[in-house]
Amino acid sequence: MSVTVRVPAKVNVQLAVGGARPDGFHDLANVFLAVGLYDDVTVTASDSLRLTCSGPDADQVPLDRTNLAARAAIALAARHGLGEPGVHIHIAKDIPVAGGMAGGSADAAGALLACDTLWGTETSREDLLAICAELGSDVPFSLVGGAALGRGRGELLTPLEVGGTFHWVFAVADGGLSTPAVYAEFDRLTEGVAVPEPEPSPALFEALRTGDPSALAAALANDLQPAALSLRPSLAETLRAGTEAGALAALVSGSGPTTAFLAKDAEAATAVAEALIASATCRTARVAVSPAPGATVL
Ligand SMILES: C[C@](O)(CO)[C@H](O)COP(=O)(O)OP(=O)(O)OC[C@H]1O[C@@H](n2ccc(N)nc2=O)[C@H](O)[C@@H]1O
Ligand SMILES: Nc1ncnc2c1ncn2[C@@H]1O[C@H](COP(=O)(O)OP(=O)(O)OP(=O)(O)O)[C@@H](O)[C@H]1O
Repeated sequence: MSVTVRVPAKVNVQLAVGGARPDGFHDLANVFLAVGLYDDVTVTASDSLRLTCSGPDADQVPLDRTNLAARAAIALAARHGLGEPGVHIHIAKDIPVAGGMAGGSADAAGALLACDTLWGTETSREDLLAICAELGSDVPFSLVGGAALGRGRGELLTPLEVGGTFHWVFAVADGGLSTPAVYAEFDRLTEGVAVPEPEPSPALFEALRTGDPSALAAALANDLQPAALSLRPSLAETLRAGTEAGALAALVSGSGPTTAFLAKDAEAATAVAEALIASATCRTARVAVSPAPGATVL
């Protein structure tokens, strides 16, 4: 028997970053929005723990125990005293790798829900979320999807209401950016500066609630953007190309290097994607809508 779980990518519509904490993490006001680009994670009973991956970026995905999906299966088995998990995990990967869209986190949430279903372990939602938080700051959101405010290091979630469909274009860059390196660059750029407490924006909540793309465009904010641009200055050209093509707003997605463009409707999104591809300032451009559901058993 096999179980397949579909998991979404995310874009951060607000990423307010505080100063570095003693544990090395940063306190955040992190407003996550799930977008309709998905990985499918399929688990099948096997003699031992085994991983495979398919898709255009498959060669960039580690297939050993460092893979977040493998770590999720190991963590769930440990929680139920099951020992080493005998499971084959296959990831059909469509989310850009190391792109700031939480692809690895999505696979972790997907593997967790898929193994829980395959093994009949009936883990409570609360316990699943606790395991997600141990695996990574973005993983709880991959499980819940929709839209949510993440406090703490991003793992403490409050769901948010979304009153419409938003049309996005994602420009996929060549090569990834390391999330710890981007946070370290944020620390370097803010050295000697008093970093304010991260606060969520009421205007942003209102834009999500009403589903108004112009209001959302005006409220988008990412404190990691200067750090991502500092490490990858060429992203400024991608942001400019999408803005000139008529996007309502352009920003770096999370820690980058994927850039996100909000369009007023589906037609405008297609035009922005075509212009980005023609500009040759990115590897490819993808259209997607939000919000999208969290991890779902197919
Ligand atoms: C940039 C975002 O994707 C925005 O949602 C996240 O903040 C990153 O989440 P993630 O990839 O799940 O990150 P984790 O695996 O928890 O942490 C990786 C590294 O990122 C840095 N990190 C992450 C989250 C956070 N609130 N502060 C940090 O400083 C730390 O150096 C940490 O060692
Ligand atoms: N299942 C996985 N899929 C992709 N990368 C993985 C996975 N497990 C571990 N990794 C490792 O994690 C690194 C970051 O990959 P990922 O796609 O999660 O980045 P990201 O989208 O930038 O994450 P985030 O937005 O959460 O910071 C990769 O370079 C890879 O070495």
